[in-house]
Amino acid sequence: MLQQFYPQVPHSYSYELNKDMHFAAAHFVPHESAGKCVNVHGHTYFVNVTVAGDELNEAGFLVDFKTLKEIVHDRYDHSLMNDKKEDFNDKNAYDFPTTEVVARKIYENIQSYLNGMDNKPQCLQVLVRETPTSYVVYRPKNGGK
Ligand SMILES: Nc1nc2c(c(=O)[nH]1)N=C([C@H](O)[C@H](O)COP(=O)(O)OP(=O)(O)OP(=O)(O)O)CN2
Ligand SMILES: [Zn+2]
Repeated sequence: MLQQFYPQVPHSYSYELNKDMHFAAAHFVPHESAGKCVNVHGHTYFVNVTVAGDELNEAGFLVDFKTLKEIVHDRYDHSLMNDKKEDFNDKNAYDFPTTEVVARKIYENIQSYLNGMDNKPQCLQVLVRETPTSYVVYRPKNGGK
């Protein structure tokens, strides 16, 4: 779906899965230094999530592709991201809905779900493309460990 090559993340896990998804959302960056992005505007966000592990679950999955989509799409699709107060606020730059922060929040929400799985997969990388010319890759330090 994403019309690009994905950056690879080095690891030694036996299994790696990648899930592409997209969602439509509006946002604004609540700081004067954000220029025109201080105004509400919308994007179709394209997301690629990389999950890896050594063990599969009872279904033979690292994690269900469908669940990964639900964690992201159900949360943000057709939303004003600034209203998603569980993820974003207007006080702290690390919680503004910039591409960087959106990528990190997606990582945090996915890893929180994965932590509840017996086979303990790890989210190693989240790529968020906000425009045809702009994307961010978030990788947790030390592979999230
Ligand atoms: N580091 C970041 N810079 C910018 C962000 C961001 O999240 N992180 N966001 C914006 C705006 O929200 C905007 O949506 C994207 O800006 P930009 O890529 O500049 O979009 P353009 O279509 O104007 O870019 P072109 O180069 O003309 O394609 C701004 N910066
Ligand atoms: Zn924007």
